[in-house]
Amino acid sequence: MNPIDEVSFALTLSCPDRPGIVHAVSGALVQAGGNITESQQYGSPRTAGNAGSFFMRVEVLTTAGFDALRRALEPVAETFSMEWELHPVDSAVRTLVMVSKEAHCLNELLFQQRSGTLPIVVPAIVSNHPELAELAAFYGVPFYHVPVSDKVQAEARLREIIAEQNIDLVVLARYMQILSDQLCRELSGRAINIHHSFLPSFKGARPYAQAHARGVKLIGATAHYVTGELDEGPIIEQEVIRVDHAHSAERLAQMGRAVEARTLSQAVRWHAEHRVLMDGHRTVVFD
Ligand SMILES: Nc1nc2c(c(=O)[nH]1)N[C@@H](CN(C=O)c1ccc(C(=O)N[C@@H](CCC(=O)O)C(=O)O)cc1)CN2
Repeated sequence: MNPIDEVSFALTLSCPDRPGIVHAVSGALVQAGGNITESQQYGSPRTAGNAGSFFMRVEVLTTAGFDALRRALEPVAETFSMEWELHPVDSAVRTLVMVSKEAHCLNELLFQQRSGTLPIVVPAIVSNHPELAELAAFYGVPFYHVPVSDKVQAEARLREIIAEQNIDLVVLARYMQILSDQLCRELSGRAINIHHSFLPSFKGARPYAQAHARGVKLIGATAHYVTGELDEGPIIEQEVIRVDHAHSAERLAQMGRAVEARTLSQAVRWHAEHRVLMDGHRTVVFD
């Protein structure tokens, strides 16, 4: 076998839980000439009248190619009523980053992408303010200033950029405008936001001011999928750090920047590696 013809694919699936799923999937992959290099699965708890759901992520190395794997899996997916996806592991996810005035999350994403630790490409950055154009230029990324004086017009321009740049994933990296319900539906499952609090605490605007007023001893960040309900989308990753009474709201915001950047880049990495599966309003993350 010529190693240069070997390609690794990530298979993700979910289906009603029942015996024989792993056996059927692994058998189909082996029949198609695949070599399983990573396999994780999770069965959600059964409840009254609900069999529970089964989730699986498999990485498989093969020279047979995408179509051979797809043909081998289709009958299994039919038998077990699976929702499934098959992606080449090494294809970088085309990611549009949206920002307002805060640079730390954008900087982390661009630095990690440039360093090769984040499997994305960033063909464009969109902002409702001009301030971060210089940072985009430093990384050689086209910067689109799309002011939100008229939200309908702004979102129409955003749709154009998404289509022109063949975008797979939209990341709101401290983008401080609320996306319309319609746009959220169009981007369902492929738009990630970083909220600068440990949700569900302190949704909405100015969470650090809210946290300071509450006298919290922990602050945090939450990366979640974007939905029409503000900051209510399925959570992908969270992190917290300790704070105390002596920290002002401004100091909390300063301390929170590194947490936000780490949380967002981890969530984007897991999404880009096809490690995040949806379980209703919850996520299953195969790290
Ligand atoms: N549809 C969604 N849009 C956005 C979400 C989301 O979850 N669903 N997350 C926000 C980011 N965000 C907190 O993380 C946030 C941004 C802005 C505001 C806000 O109230 N901003 C303005 C109003 C702006 C507008 O009406 O568009 C304000 O300060 O009054 C709250 C939370 C990104 N978008």
